[in-house]
Amino acid sequence: GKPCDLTGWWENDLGSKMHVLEVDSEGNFSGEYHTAVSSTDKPIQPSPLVGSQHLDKDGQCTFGFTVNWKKFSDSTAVFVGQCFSGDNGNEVLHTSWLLREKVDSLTSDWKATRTGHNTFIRT
Ligand SMILES: CN1C(=O)N(C)[C@H]2CS[C@@H](CCCCC(=O)O)[C@H]21
Repeated sequence: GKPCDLTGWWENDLGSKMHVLEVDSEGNFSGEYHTAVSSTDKPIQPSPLVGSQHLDKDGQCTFGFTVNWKKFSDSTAVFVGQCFSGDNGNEVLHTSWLLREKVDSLTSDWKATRTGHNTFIRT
């Protein structure tokens, strides 16, 4: 299939949206993550993301990116995943993520990292 280019708008199963700006010749990209849910009670704002993808020709590239929730939370999320192109040409991103919340003391360090997985499709 044609190479998987992450540029564009994606939505995941939580209803969060991700906008990837252009992917450069090294596979590096930046964008914004528009989260649908949050554990903070501050108003949610779009948050910057930076990442890198492989530029395989088969359209099934792996990638990773980091979201800094700097606008409303002290947390950071990292995602890793792979792009799959379905037979009908539709692309789906299968990802795993780690969300690290800032905690007040070392004694709370054990409970500061959440993990999960979800999929994104193009909006
Ligand atoms: C909405 N989300 C989403 O689309 N995820 C894949 C997971 C991993 S990042 C988290 C949102 C964190 C928001 C900032 C915070 O509450 O600390 C959750």
